[in-house]
Amino acid sequence: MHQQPTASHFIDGQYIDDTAGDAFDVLYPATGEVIARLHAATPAIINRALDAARRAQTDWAALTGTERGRVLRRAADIMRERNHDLSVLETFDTGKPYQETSVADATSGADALEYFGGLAGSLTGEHIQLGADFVYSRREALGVCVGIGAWNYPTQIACWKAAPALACGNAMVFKPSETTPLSALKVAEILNEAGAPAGTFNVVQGLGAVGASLVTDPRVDKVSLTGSVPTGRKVYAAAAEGMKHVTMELGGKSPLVIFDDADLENAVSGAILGNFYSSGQVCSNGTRVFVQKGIKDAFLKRLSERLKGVIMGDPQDPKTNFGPMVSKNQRDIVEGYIAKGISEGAHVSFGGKRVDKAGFFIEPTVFSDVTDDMTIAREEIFGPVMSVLDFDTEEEVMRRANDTEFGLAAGVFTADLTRAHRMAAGFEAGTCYINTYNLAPVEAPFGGMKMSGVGRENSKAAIEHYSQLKGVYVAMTDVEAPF
Ligand SMILES: NC(=O)c1ccc[n+]([C@@H]2O[C@H](COP(=O)([O-])OP(=O)(O)OC[C@H]3O[C@@H](n4cnc5c(N)ncnc54)[C@H](O)[C@@H]3O)[C@@H](O)[C@H]2O)c1
Ligand SMILES: O=CCc1c[nH]cn1
Repeated sequence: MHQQPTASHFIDGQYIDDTAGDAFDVLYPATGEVIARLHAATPAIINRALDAARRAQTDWAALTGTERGRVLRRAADIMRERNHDLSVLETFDTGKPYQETSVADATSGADALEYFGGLAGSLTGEHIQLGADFVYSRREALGVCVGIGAWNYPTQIACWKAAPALACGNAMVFKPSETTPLSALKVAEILNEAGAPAGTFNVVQGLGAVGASLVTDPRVDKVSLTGSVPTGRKVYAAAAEGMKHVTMELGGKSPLVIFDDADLENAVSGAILGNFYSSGQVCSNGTRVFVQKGIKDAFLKRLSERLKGVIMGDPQDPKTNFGPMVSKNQRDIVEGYIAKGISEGAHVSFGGKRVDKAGFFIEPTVFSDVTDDMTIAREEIFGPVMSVLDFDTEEEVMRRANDTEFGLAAGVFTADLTRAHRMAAGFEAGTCYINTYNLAPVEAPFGGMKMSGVGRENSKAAIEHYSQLKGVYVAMTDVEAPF
């Protein structure tokens, strides 16, 4: 049960602690037991991490892309070899069932390291001929990047940021969520073992204040945050003060639209994946499930039948498929939303209660008869609470789906592919799905529109966000000047 790491931080190729930093406990969400005690970074630790990153970055960027890529691909291999141990740790850190962590966390991190490791050697500028003269562009690193993580996918978030950053020749200082601080240290260990020079990837622990002091530091060139919209607003504003590059991967309240002609079983599966995977703690979840009136009763009936297949228990047991909320605080937030849904007149058609056992468990919950103005249909809950709303026409549902400040994801289930593409084009969301939901392969761009974010993670698009172009004009003739 004890998961105490060697020390709180990983800086310049080694574990480091400074017990002068405020102590904070890490709890196993399935039991509430303390599994580790860490210390938040003091200003001296933050300073050391940023200095190490600054120093390491120049030499790292001077390697060829192929050399950098080799390190990342080696790290991907190590990560895959250690998948079992990393998954056990991720389950202790987050409470997500091992059944999930063993296929979706370190494996997703390894995919990112492998993919961006493969791209690193292919990063190029352009040649633009201008008569005899020409311009060439150089794709250069940004410098020192800061990554700040949320608690739902700690390994994945660290790797989705580290892999493109390092591929482009940057160094990174990463601050995990204080709720799930353990896995990022393993990512640092693995990168170090794979040959990343000391200082290229550093981890410092702490709460929001540590993140805030990283964001404003003049040694930092880019900030990539995964977190909530309120935090994103603050971090984006602070980064803008220093004219730093940003990636903002923020929250959502995404629509999932199910037409009468959809394959019912697939639509129910999509709604389950889009609401109850990771006990609902996924940013892109399709929590506003719009069901066309003709299929609504059949959908709700089948959904309730399928939810009886939930196995809630010890998340380390491979049979368990539904874990607790990450923390008591998150469970209390979700319970508050369930109470609000009931008081505003929505009908609980499944679940709705806290589970009477140790840990922070809450039942998968389905509300039907939800209307657009209800709090549960407007605010991100980040828990296992699905709102089912009904609709008549495509035009109506398109308007209602987009009637939100968020724009992270959206999905549609229909047999009419023309309509499916029309819907995908009309959704105001950065990540859209047709006849599936919530897949996030590294090859595809991932990120949000509107308040859900700025920039994209994964895919070749991420390279744009971790590098900058320099144009070099080359004259081949004498210089003409007016005087
Ligand atoms: N779009 C995505 O890819 C994505 C992925 C996962 C989670 N999320 C979102 O993350 C949220 C849940 O995670 P959370 O509760 O950890 O989010 P949060 O916003 O509370 O915290 C995120 C991180 O920011 C840090 N932080 C807080 N205040 C800060 C400040 N002023 N300056 C710098 N750093 C600060 C926190 O310590 C934490 O590491 C949800 O809204 C979810 O949708 C988005
Ligand atoms: O939590 C957000 C990122 C994500 C989506 N699907 C898997 N991971």
